[in-house]
Amino acid sequence: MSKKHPIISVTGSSGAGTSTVKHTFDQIFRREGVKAVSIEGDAFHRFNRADMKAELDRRYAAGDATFSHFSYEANELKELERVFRDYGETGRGRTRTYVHDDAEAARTGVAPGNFTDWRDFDSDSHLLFYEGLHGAVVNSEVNIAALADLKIGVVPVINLEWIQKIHRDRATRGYTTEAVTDVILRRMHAYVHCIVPQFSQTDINFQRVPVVDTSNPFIARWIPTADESVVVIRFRNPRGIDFPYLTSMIHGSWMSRANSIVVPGNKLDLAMQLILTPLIERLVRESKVA
Ligand SMILES: Nc1ncnc2c1ncn2[C@@H]1O[C@H](COP(=O)(O)OP(=O)(O)OP(=O)(O)O)[C@@H](O)[C@H]1O
Ligand SMILES: O=C(CO)[C@H](O)[C@H](O)COP(=O)(O)O
Repeated sequence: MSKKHPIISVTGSSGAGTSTVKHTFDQIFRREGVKAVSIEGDAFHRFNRADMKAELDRRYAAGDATFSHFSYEANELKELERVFRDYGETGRGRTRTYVHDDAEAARTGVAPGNFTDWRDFDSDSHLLFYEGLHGAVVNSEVNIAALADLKIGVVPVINLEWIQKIHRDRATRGYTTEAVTDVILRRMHAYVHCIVPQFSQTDINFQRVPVVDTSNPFIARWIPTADESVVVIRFRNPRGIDFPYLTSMIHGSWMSRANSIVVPGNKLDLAMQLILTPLIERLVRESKVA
């Protein structure tokens, strides 16, 4: 935690929607005049695509079928922790980009499946914004959760998460449904052991729930739309959250528990703006005082 150089961490599995949520944060940053440095979790993968495949094959041959991008050991989590700590102390740090597809390759000049070089952050930011798989990890080696000032979980119910991943990986990353299904299966062990525990560390979880039948996610023709879903928003510590204000401003919302509200899917952006803007504003105000 750093009052002077705050860190916002948005954590979700692959396909959960963390990149989509980043757009909402970017709108708030722009409107509030907040200068944020953004980093992606994929920058902290340990291997490029070819080396990851070799490592997977090697481990599989040795009888380990649990290794995947979700595993702690497939990522440079100590480096991520160091970047969080350095930023909190000095406002400085570095990142790189894992290039997924041709569009990113054209932008970065690096072939898909590889990393760009590391680059330093701009030195005059108000806060650091992380979006990726491991933004709230606590294990025997690292405590990334302790270094982030505001931790957000993006967690669609699992059928919907799979549909989102399958459609995104097919549409923009060139994979087949069968290839994505294999990846989902291979990652299940680490999903349970490395990804899910983080959602008990997060301050607020946004869980999109479809209200259409997704019982066979592998044949869904499209991703359920905002109108075909609701979002459960759960606050780890509801003290200080003005629920009557939120439920009166967000048409069609209601409280489902003392620390949770449910909003129509098409009100997610509005709900995020109403909930997050004061929290971001407070982080920046306190950092200026510090
Ligand atoms: N609220 C939403 N409503 C409708 N579609 C959504 C929503 N959130 C995400 N999606 C869709 O789900 C897919 C995955 O979302 P996104 O790319 O944001 O995931 P991600 O968590 O960033 O994945 P990765 O970490 O693998 O890059 C995209 O096609 C996106 O348009
Ligand atoms: O989204 C992911 C993790 O968040 C990707 O699956 C991971 O980055 C590997 O990417 P690729 O399959 O393009 O090599």
